Amino acid sequence: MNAPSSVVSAKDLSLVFQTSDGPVHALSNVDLEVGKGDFVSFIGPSGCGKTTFLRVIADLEKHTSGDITVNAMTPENARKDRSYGYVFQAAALYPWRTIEKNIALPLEIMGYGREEQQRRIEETLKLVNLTGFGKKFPWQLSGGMQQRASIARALAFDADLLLMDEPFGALDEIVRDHLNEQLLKLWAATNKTICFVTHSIPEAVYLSTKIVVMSPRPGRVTDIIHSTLPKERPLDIRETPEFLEIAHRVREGLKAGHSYDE
Ligand SMILES: Nc1ncnc2c1ncn2[C@@H]1O[C@H](COP(=O)(O)OP(=O)(O)OP(=O)(O)O)[C@@H](O)[C@H]1O
Repeated sequence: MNAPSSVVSAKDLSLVFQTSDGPVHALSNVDLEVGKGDFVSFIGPSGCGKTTFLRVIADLEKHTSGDITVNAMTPENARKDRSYGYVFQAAALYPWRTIEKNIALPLEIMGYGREEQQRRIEETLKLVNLTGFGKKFPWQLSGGMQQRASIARALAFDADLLLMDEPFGALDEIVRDHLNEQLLKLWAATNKTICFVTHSIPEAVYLSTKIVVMSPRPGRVTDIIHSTLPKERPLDIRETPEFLEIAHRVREGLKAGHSYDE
């Protein structure tokens, strides 16, 4: 049975890609509960199935066996119900549309009226600190601002669940720190559930209430760490013994996954 507050519930979930080189076990027997309001990070080396798991939640990929529900529905019904917003690795904004037109796109497709579109555009621009930038084109904004605009687009139809696939991977560390801080504030202010893929141990520990450590071939979950850090997290929390202890456990989990392959 799913916990009543379960947003994503995966039970014995596996996904095998059939390729010309034989089967690829992208996900193997994954059991995971993502509760309402959780911030869950997925961390692990390249190829361990992080993106694939997000894509299964988003109904962009079909699992081979096991079960998964999203908001207590099949992923297909959850997608039709607009249960989630998706933020990709690159900002993926349309260069010929202004920022507000980019944010409006999913709203246009969903048939929102002009006034409601404008209200949501202004609200989400404010949430990501981009008020006043709606009329700019993506190329007029820095990389960090573009990524914030793509977060605004994912927030625009106000889904409870946000799927974020390494959204800050291409940005320099200072910008990334700043966006991590802003994302935590946004998460606290909106009460969203967030599934977040990253390669960075400090980023995972700083952001998450739950850290899912994965390892490849076959892609599987090797550890799930419940963070003991408070919800309010200034950046210098990263120097505290509690933070370093969690980071250490993540690192150990990643190392254990690696040795399995040898
Ligand atoms: N459409 C596909 N067809 C065949 N194999 C695939 C497909 N998509 C992913 N894979 C394989 O499935 C495995 C998991 O891939 P996935 O992209 O989920 O990993 P990841 O952990 O997100 O990696 P990265 O950190 O590099 O983004 C990899 O071995 C990958 O090559």
